[in-house]
Amino acid sequence: MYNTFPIEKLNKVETPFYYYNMRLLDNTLKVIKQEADKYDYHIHYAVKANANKRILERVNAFGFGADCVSGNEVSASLAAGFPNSKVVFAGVGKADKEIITGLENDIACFNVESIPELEVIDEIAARMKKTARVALRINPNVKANTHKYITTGLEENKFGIYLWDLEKVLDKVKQLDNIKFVGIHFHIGSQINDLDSYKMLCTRINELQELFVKRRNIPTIINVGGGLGIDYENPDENPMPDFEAFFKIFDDFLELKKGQEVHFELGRSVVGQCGTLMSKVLYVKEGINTDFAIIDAGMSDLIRPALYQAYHKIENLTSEHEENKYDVVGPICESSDCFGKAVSLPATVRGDLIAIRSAGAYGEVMANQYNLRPLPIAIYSDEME
Ligand SMILES: Cc1ncc(COP(=O)(O)O)c(C=O)c1O
Ligand SMILES: N[C@@H](CCCC[NH3+])C(=O)O
Repeated sequence: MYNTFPIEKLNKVETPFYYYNMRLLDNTLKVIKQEADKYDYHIHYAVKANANKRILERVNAFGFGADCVSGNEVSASLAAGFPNSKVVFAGVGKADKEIITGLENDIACFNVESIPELEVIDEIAARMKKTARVALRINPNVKANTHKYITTGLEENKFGIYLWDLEKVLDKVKQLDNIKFVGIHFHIGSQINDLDSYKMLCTRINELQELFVKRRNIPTIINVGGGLGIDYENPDENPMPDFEAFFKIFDDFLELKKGQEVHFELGRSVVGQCGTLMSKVLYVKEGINTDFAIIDAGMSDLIRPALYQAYHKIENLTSEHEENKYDVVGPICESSDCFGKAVSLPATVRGDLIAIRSAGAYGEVMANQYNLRPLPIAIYSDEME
């Protein structure tokens, strides 16, 4: 098992903190590389999932690229060693100074979502005497079976260029001297476990390719985004998703034109399972239906349960007593500051070490200082050996 925690050592660290299992991260990266290499697929890591320098450096060591959504993510990726030729900059609202950062560093590609954005990039590139390589993010109107806040590929979402606007956008690209059209980009949502959604995406892309053939303007890059889900219920039994099946879907269903490359932007599936939020029980308080285990981590440290009603497995690492049910809550002045209701835990007392699992993606990176709390720190397994 990957996640046998070094409890004695962890117990000495001031809580709350994120603990990263670097061996699991390495193994996950190894499997992704092995499976993607079968088809010469290009992997970019979605930095937004976890931008810790140690993690970025590890991902870069495997030769993957970086998918960034802000100027600061571009800078952090370059600082962690990613070559500029593997840095991509996406996002629906790029500010001028972020575009300048991308152009100054000659990044591989901007994923562009609208005509006004194309015009601004062209104007800035002209001023800087540069050419911006651009992939068009297309909203494929494919429904991903996931939480409504994390679908992105539907017409009602703010992301991407609508299919009916695509010809107009391609005409615009042709008129702009400082824009070079290199690819098309899609992303249908996050935490997707039903691979059929990806089959539908492949079909939609195959249909779209006809338009590019007709216009004799074939994009080199087909970026199919990320979104592969992880098993939040069973992190030990399923420490990584089935990457083999995932990549095979694209090999089976995506029809490529000569010279086309397939790119992926995986975030959660890379780092989700290697991170755990560690916290200690401050108080156990009797409730009407269930008791409350009040812990020293709050929604400021891990906002997913409060924001998306997301499930994270909760474990008491230091008690072996008989089980009882607890509402596991944080110290923050919000009723939504709750990590789980009626959670079965071994009888819990003040000082017990609580692990909130599968918190490596969209955990630490979404932490904030609400209630003027300090940001959680990060501890890496290889520093504890
Ligand atoms: C455009 C884009 N690419 C990649 C990702 C990474 O997604 P995930 O972490 O689900 O793999 C996201 C987040 O949903 C995204 O919006
Ligand atoms: N933050 C979301 C995922 C967003 C993905 C980015 N588009 C989560 O925690 O599940």
